[in-house]
Amino acid sequence: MATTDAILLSPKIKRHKQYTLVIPLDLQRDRVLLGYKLRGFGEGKYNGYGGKVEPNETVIAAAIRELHEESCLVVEEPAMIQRGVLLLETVADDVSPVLEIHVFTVETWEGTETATEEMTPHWFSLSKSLATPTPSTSTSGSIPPSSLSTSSSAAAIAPKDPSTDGAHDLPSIPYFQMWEESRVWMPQLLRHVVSLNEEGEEGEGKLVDEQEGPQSSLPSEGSAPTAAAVATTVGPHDDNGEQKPKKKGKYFIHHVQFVGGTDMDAGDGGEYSVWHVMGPRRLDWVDDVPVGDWEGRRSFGKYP
Ligand SMILES: Nc1[nH]c(=O)nc2c1ncn2[C@H]1C[C@H](O)[C@@H](COP(=O)(O)OP(=O)(O)OP(=O)(O)O)O1
Repeated sequence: MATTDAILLSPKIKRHKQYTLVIPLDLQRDRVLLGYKLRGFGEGKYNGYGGKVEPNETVIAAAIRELHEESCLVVEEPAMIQRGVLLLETVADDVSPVLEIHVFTVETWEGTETATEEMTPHWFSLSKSLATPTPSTSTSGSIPPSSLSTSSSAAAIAPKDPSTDGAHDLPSIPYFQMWEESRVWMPQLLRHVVSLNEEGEEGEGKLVDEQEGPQSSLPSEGSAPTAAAVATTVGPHDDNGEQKPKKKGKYFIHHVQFVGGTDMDAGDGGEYSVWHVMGPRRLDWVDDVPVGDWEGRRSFGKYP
């Protein structure tokens, strides 16, 4: 089992920024909501919803706020499921900023996903997005946002009939139009969530296929649950038919170095332009959400 000791940030890090990323999952209709970013950091990419954690704001409050600002969805804190953290750094220069992006999923919310100035909402098939993509299995060409589903139907509070909602027509997540490392962690996270739902309350999610060093435990690439299994996943129910709280399972830590050069003409002193060529990376699954400050810890020294 990995421990947080293995996930230590580089001592050269001088700046450190916290961000949030929220992925709404409509399990009953087998679909995932992403936004197409219209401006700023990540413009032209699909991603979950999120942004910077403001001073004196908790990560979870920031996640709820950003989700609402960018999609108009309203989520209460208990519905936020903390799933992992992306630790992103660059070797481009000595003032590498580290982004610490806290990833959440939500399965219930209020309101309707709505286009905002920052993001256009698009639904994708969950079951088609479980396999780790390769350029040949993915849509490597651009999917124009206009050709994707921007269903404005309300989300998954009430049970719905998956046979009537056209969810099976939705495309896979366009991983090659996302941040590069998303294609590594996101399918694994989606498989983990699906397996948790399949196993019910007692399940811990199938984390199989030891890979990437002795401390990693990854959901198997290519062992995606079937579409039928996904489409029927609902949370466990007690004897009265009430839905029980879902088991949250493990928590991932994906640590990635980006190796692109810094373009000082880009915004904010060039820092944004470096996040485009993925270098060494490591993904671990741990039992608990790591607490505390990542600042000043070492990173790739211990990596295989
Ligand atoms: N490599 C990466 N992989 C990933 O999955 N998400 C990333 C990423 N790099 C950035 N993000 C996410 C984190 C966050 O959700 C979003 C960037 O947030 P923004 O810059 O849009 O923040 P804000 O909405 O606070 O900014 P403003 O436009 O100043 O309001 O992109």
